[in-house]
Amino acid sequence: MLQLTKIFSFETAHALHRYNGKCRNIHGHSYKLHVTVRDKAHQGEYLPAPGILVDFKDIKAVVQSHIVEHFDHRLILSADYVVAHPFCETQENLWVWEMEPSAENMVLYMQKVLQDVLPAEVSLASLRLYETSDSYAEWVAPV
Ligand SMILES: Nc1nc2c(c(=O)[nH]1)N=C([C@H](O)[C@H](O)COP(=O)(O)OP(=O)(O)OP(=O)(O)O)CN2
Ligand SMILES: [Zn+2]
Repeated sequence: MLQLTKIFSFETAHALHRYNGKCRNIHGHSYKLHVTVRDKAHQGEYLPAPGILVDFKDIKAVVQSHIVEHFDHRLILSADYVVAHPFCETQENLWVWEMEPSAENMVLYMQKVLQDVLPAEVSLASLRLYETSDSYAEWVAPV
C-alpha cells in the first residue's frame, strides 16, 4: 500500500467542560496534524512520469483551507461550556461546538471534513493530531 503524509501546525485554544483537572480552564496548544492519504488502487508498480501519486502541494492546499485556516488562533468551546461560562461569548475568535473540543473530537471532526474534499486519486488513511509532544489522538481508516 502506498501512502503519503503531510504535517501541519496551528495554534488553538480550548477548554474541556466537566474535565476534572487543569484542562477545564481555557488554555492553548501548538497542535501538529499528520494527514496521511493512500492510493485507492495501487498494486506496487512504479508510478508513470512525473512519478507522484498526488502532489504534496494539493494535499497542503486542501488541508490549509478546510482545516488549518478554521482552527488557527481560534478558541473552541462546547455550547455547554459557554452556557456555564457566559463571559466567553464576548471572544471575537470563539467557535462553539456541539461536542467537547478534545483531541479525539477534533480528529473526528477533521475526518468528516477531509473525507469529502481530498484529491480524487487518494483516500484518507489516517489523521494523527498531537496536542502536546507526547499526546496524540489518531483516526485510522478501516482496511
Ligand atoms: N484523552 C484525552 N485526554 C486529555 C485531553 C484530550 O483531548 N484527550 N486533553 C487534555 C488537555 O486539553 C491537555 O491536552 C493536557 O495538556 P497537558 O496537561 O500539558 O498534558 P499532559 O497531561 O500530558 O501534561 P503533563 O505535564 O504530563 O501532566 C488532557 N487530557
Ligand atoms: Zn488542552
